[in-house]
Amino acid sequence: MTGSKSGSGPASGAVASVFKQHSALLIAGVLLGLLGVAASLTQPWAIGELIAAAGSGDPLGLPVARLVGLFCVGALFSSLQSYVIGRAGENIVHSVRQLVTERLLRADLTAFGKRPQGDILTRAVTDTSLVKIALSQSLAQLITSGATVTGGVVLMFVIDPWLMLITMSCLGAAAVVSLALARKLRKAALQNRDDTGAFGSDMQRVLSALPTVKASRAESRETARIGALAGKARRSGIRVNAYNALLVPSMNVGTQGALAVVVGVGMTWVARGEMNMAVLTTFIMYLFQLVSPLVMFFMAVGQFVQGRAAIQRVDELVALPQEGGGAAAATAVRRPAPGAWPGEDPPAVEFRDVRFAYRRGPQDDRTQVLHGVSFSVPARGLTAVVGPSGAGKSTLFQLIEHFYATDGGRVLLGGQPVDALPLDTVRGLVGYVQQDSAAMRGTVRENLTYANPHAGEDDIREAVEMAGLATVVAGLPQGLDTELGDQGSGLSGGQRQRLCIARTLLQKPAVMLLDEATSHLDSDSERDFRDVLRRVSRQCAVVAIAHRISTVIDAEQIVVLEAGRVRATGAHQELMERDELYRRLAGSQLHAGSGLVGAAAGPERAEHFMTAGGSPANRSGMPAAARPGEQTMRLQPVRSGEQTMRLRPVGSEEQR
Ligand SMILES: Nc1ncnc2c1ncn2[C@@H]1O[C@H](COP(=O)(O)OP(=O)(O)OP(=O)(O)O)[C@@H](O)[C@H]1O
Repeated sequence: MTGSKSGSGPASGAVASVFKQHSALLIAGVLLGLLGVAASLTQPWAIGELIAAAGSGDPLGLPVARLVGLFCVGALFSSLQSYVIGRAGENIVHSVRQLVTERLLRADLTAFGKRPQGDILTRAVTDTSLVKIALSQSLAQLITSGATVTGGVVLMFVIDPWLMLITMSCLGAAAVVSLALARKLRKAALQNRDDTGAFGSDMQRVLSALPTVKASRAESRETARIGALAGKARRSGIRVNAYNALLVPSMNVGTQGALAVVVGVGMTWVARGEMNMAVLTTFIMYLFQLVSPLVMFFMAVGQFVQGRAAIQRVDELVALPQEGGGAAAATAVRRPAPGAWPGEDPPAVEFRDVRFAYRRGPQDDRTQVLHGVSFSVPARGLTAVVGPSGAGKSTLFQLIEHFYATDGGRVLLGGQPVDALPLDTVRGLVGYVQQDSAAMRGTVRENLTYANPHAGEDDIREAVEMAGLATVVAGLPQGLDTELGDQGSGLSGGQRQRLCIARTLLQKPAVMLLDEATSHLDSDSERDFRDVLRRVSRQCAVVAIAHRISTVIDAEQIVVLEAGRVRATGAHQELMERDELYRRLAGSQLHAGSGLVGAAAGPERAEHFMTAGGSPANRSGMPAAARPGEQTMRLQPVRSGEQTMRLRPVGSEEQR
C-alpha cells in the first residue's frame, strides 16, 4: 500500500502552529494597538474637559495641549502597530509558504497525483496570502477594535447607564444580524476559494498543453469550459461580496440608529436640566468614536472568516501524506567504488516477486500493474527492459526510485531493501532520465548541475561530451550560461534528452535508469549514445527501457516484460531464438523502418544480417528468410556520406 510509507507530520492545525511561532511579534503589535486605543479612549474625555474649561472661562492652553498630545500619541501607536502587525503577517506567510513548499516537494506521489495542480497552486499562492491577512491584520483589528468598543462601552456606561442601555439595545440587534451574516459569509468564502481553485486548475491544464489545444482547434471549447468555471467562481464571489456588503451597513444602521436616539433623548434631558451639556457631548463623542471601531470590527470578522476558509485549505495541503515519513536528512551520496556495496558483490538492483498496483481516485481504485516480477541487475553492465506499451516498464523504475512502495515482494538496491534505505540515499545512488526528459527553466549549466550542484567544470565538460552535447553547447549564444525556457524550450527534443542524460551522468550514480532516453535521437546520435552507454556501464549499472531494440541490442541482459510479468531474460541472440514476443518486437521495428539494423551494426554490417533470401542466423539473430507475403527490407545509405538511413524494399534496388 502506497500509504504505508507515508509519514504524517504536521497535519490539521499546521497553520495554527506557525501562528504560535510568530505570536510574540503579534502580541507586541496588539499591545501597541491597545496603547493607541487607550490614547483614543481618553480623547473624548479631554474634549469634555476642554468644553468645560471653555464654558467656565478657564485658560485653554493645558486642555488643548493635552488633547493634541493624545492625538499624537494615538497616531504614533497606531502606525507602530500597523508596522509590527504587517511584519508579523509577512513572517507568518513566509513560514506557511516554506512549510507548504517542503510538504509539497516531499509529498507521496499517490496522494499528490489525486489533486489537480492548479488547485494546489491556488492554495499555495492565493490562500496563503489570505491566511496572512486573517492572522495578522484581521486578528489585530479584531482585538484592537474589540478593545476600543469594550472600553468605550464601559466608559459610556459610567457616564450615563440609561443612555448606554438605549445605545446597547440598538447595537445589540445590529450585532445579531451581523454575526448571522458572518456565518453565511464563511460558507460562501469557502465555496469561492474552491471555485477559484477549480478555475486555476483548468487554466493550468490548458496552458501546459497549449500547442495541443491549438492543434486540436479546441480554443473555443476550452474557452467555454474554463469560462463556465470562471462563471461559477464569479457567482460564489458575488455571494461573498453580497454578505460583505450587508455586514458593515447592518452595523452602521445600528450605530446611526443609536446616535439618533441618544441625541433625541439626551437633548430632551439637557433641555429639562436633567443632564449637563458637556456630559452629553462626551457621551456622543464616545458614541461617534464607537462607530468606526465597530465597523472595523465587523469588517475584520468578515476578513477573518474568509481567512479561516483559506487556513482550512492550506491545512489540507500541508496534511498531504509524505513519502518516507517526511523530511530526510540530506546525506552526501557517492557512487560506491567497486565492491563497496554492503555484502559480497550483490546485484545493483534486484526485484523479488514484486507486485504493485497504482491507486486512483478518492476510492483508491487499484490498477494492478506488476504481478510478481523477479529479475536482477548486475553491478556493472547494461540491462535492457523491453516490452509492449503499458507492460509496466516505467513502473519498475518508479519502484527502484521508491516513488511508490510495493504491495508485495521486495526491491533491493545493492542488496538492501529500498524501503530500509533513507530516501536521500536511494535517490543519490540512482540516476533517472525520465521518458519525458525533464529540462527546466534556467541556464543550461543550472540544468546540468541540478542533481549535483557542486560539480566542477571538468566534470561538467566530461558529462557534456559523454552525452554528445558538446557541439550543441558550443553553438548556444552564451554556451553553458544560455537561458532555457519552460520545460527546457530553446533546445530540440533530442538536445533536451541529451541534457538530461548529461545531468544524470554528472550525478555519478551507482545505477542509471534510462527511460526511452534515446527516443528523440537520430540513428547517428543513437550510435554515439550506445558508445556512451558502453562506457558508463563499465562504471555502474545501466538499466535502459528501450522501444528501439537497436539501442540495447548488445546489452548483457535483456528483460522482456509483458503485462506486468517477466516472460524472458537473456541476451539479444538468445531471445531472438527462444522468445516469440521479443522476436516480434524486434521484427516489427525492422519492418517499421526504425533503423534497427543500421543503428545496431552500422551500414557495413547491415547488409550482413539483413540479407534477404535465407542466409543463416546472423548477428542480430533476425530470421533471415522472409516469411510468405512479408516484404523484406534492406538498409542502405541514401547518399554516400549522408548520415540518414532509409529502408527500401529489396526489389527497389534492382529496379533502379
Ligand atoms: N500514475 C499512475 N496511476 C495509475 N496508473 C498508472 C500510472 N502510471 C502508469 N499507470 C498504468 O500502469 C500501467 C503500466 O504503465 P507503465 O508506464 O509502467 O508502462 P510502460 O511499459 O512503461 O509503457 P510505455 O512503454 O508506453 O511507456 C499502464 O496500464 C498505465 O495505465
